[in-house]
Amino acid sequence: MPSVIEVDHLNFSFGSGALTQPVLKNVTISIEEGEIVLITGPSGSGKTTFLTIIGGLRQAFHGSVKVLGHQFVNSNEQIKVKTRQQIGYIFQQHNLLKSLTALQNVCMTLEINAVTTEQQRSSRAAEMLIAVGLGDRLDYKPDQLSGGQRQRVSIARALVGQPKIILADEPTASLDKQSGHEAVSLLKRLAKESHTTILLVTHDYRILDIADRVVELEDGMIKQE
Ligand SMILES: Nc1ncnc2c1ncn2[C@@H]1O[C@H](COP(=O)(O)OP(=O)(O)OP(=O)(O)O)[C@@H](O)[C@H]1O
Repeated sequence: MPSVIEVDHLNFSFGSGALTQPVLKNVTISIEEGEIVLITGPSGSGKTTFLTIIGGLRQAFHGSVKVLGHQFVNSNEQIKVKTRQQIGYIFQQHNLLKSLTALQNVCMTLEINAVTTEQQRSSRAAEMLIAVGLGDRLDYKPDQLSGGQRQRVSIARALVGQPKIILADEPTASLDKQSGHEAVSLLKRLAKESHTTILLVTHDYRILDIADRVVELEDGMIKQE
């Protein structure tokens, strides 16, 4: 299997001069296509920072970070923008727009282009919501959905553009044990069907069983087994 994420001796610090705070230290990891990798570790160990660098949302200067074959370290913004279009994001807070229905929230992430009509985008979004079990909630707004249902809308939104990678930051943090497990199991099933790679940051030890691999960060370093 080819690697979709290849990180080599990544070092990252916040601040500069006397206030420099090293956050990631010599992180080296390779993640294959279709793999589901969970990142755990104590608060402040650098998990979210790592995820944002992989997502091209934060510039890193030392080491090598290749995502879908593109080098991110010292790269220009254009390369990252192109790569970001092939990444789906799921956050702790679902980040759905309150004034839009579930269908509109999923639909709006599909690129408006000359190839698809609005009708096609809408039916693709509806198919995705049916796949996450919300076929009967298409016209509900976020406030009319439960926490677990909202997180399922955000899973549908992340997957609808058929991304190669999903990055998820604490996706079960606001959910109870059962809804949390259901949401990530669903994410896993859909990702496996489409060979999508998942990198998921979590504190939630109850979902570790969905992983192909669990990586522990401690003080900015990958803890060796
Ligand atoms: N924008 C920022 N500016 C300066 N320091 C930051 C910034 N973001 C995070 N940090 C610091 O970097 C370190 C790592 O933060 P990060 O959010 O990556 O940790 P984390 O492992 O995701 O923690 P948590 O599990 O609590 O979310 C922390 O010490 C934090 O204070």
